[in-house]
Amino acid sequence: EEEEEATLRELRIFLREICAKLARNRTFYIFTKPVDEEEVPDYREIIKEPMDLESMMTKIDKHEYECAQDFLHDIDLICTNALEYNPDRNPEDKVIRHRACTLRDTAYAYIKAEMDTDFEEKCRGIRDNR
Ligand SMILES: CC(=O)c1csc(NC(=O)C2C[NH2+]C2)n1
Repeated sequence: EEEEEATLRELRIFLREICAKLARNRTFYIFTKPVDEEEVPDYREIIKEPMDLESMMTKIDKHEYECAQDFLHDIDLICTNALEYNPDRNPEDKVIRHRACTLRDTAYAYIKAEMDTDFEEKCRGIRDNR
């Protein structure tokens, strides 16, 4: 109903700010846009469900997140994709894995610090009853 729509509007505003803040951090630059197939031709042979921060911003605007947990699920996907595509001991892979883990931990920390648990519970109720 209308109160639920007001709650989801507030969630979208909150998630946009979190997403923008992550995308502004140069450490996470590699995760801000979809991997270019021309530059990395084998990427989509290995990673079946690509995800990135720009795509997440679009999902927010298309009302595809109904609670912070759903948003964090896509953050986790960005992270696990990077760990899977960059498994080797060489320094380049290690740096990308470290950045992926830092993205995940930073996103969880921002949401824990800035999101009211009652608000998230209300959002979960809306999601679970739809
Ligand atoms: C987004 C992402 O995880 C990504 C983009 S390029 C890349 N890895 C490399 O280009 C090489 C380092 N070993 C392969 N990882």
